[in-house]
Amino acid sequence: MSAAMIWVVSPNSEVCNGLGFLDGRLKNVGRNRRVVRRVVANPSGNLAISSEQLVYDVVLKQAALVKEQMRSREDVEVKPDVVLPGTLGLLNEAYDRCGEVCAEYAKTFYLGTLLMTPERRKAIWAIYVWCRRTDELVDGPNASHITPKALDRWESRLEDLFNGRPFDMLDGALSDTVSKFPVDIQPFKDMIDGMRMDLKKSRYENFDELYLYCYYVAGTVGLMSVPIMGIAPESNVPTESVYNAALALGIANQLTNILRDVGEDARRGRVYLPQDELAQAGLSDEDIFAMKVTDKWRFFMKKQIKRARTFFDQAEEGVTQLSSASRWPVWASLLLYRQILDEIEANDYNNFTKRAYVSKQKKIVALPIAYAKSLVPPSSRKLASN
Ligand SMILES: CC(C)=CCC/C(C)=C/CC/C(C)=C/CC/C(C)=C/[C@@H]1[C@@H](COP(=O)(O)OP(=O)(O)O)[C@]1(C)CC/C=C(\C)CC/C=C(\C)CCC=C(C)C
Ligand SMILES: [Mn+2]
Repeated sequence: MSAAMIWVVSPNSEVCNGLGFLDGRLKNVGRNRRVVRRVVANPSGNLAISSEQLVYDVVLKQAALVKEQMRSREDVEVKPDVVLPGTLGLLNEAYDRCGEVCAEYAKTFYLGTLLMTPERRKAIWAIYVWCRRTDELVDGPNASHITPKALDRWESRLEDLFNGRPFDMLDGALSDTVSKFPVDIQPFKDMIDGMRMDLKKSRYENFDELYLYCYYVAGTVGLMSVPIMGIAPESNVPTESVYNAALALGIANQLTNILRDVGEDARRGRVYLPQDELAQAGLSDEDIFAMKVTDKWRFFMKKQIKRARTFFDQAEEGVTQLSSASRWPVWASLLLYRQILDEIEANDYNNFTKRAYVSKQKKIVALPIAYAKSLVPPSSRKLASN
């Protein structure tokens, strides 16, 4: 089913010239924001709101939920521990285990977390582990046994831990985190929806469909992270624009992941690239399974990389608005992840049989650059929102 995008423009809105390649970019600013509602028309003539608009509605809700708690002071309000005798050791053990898992599976993120304050670091580890376990359900060794029912059970476990009834030790760490930071359950539920989608779907007709998938599995991580990272008290941009930037960082990371893993995914019969854009470039699934780097492929990849970079650019604007202690790790992870795109270029776009990775040396070089960037305080410049 090929979907055509059209614009529905509210009376005081700006008209954008067609969709263009960079349609994923969110537009315009703060208080004088002019609303452009995007609508997708399917071949049967039914109109639906675009993924970008649906996701922006979530962003607005998340921003509204935490606005008050986070604006009042630089450090997010960390509630004191209320611990039953004997459980503190267990909780510390749970957080330590989360740190170990993060170090084992995601060296780059782990490096970023080491630059955080201890409270935030532990919270991010707990979130990381929950995300990793969620992804493992559909990508791990038992993935072939995972049914929608199993995901329903995982979701009720999530609800339990948000209600202070964790199922196991690792859930216990997250349960503690969500009791201390103003984290909402919605992005977590949405990530589970992303896994439901992954179970059902192995092709994406257009960027609108892919965008929704990227929100579910990665944009959600940005939304989960902002309440932990905190917004700088001197920031005077709308909270939703910071959330929007966090969402953009998640989308950028996931698009980068997809571009890095084309070969690996193809070997599992999966193509996370917009089918309509492949066709426009004169390519098909068969070309991907053939795993040959041709000029058509290079041309296609250049455009995909350009789009991913646009999301990184959008995220950059938001990092500066985060609380000072959180800017360094987020800059570090942004710079390091974005370099994977440079490595794909350096590999002459062979993402079929060569894995793009950032060397240890380049990682080390990125750290002081990230630090220098983190010293820049929030400016009063308005950020892009929808
Ligand atoms: C204002 C502003 C810019 C704020 C910053 C907000 C912020 C910290 C955003 C972080 C965004 C982020 C790290 C997104 C993760 C995207 C990602 C890698 C998703 C992966 C999905 C599935 O992909 P796939 O199956 O194709 O990949 P694999 O081959 O399996 O790797 C995920 C695997 C989903 C699960 C996500 C995670 C496990 C990562 C969670 C990461 C954190 C909680 C750490 C965030 C911390 C820092 C320091 C950036
Ligand atoms: Mn995965």
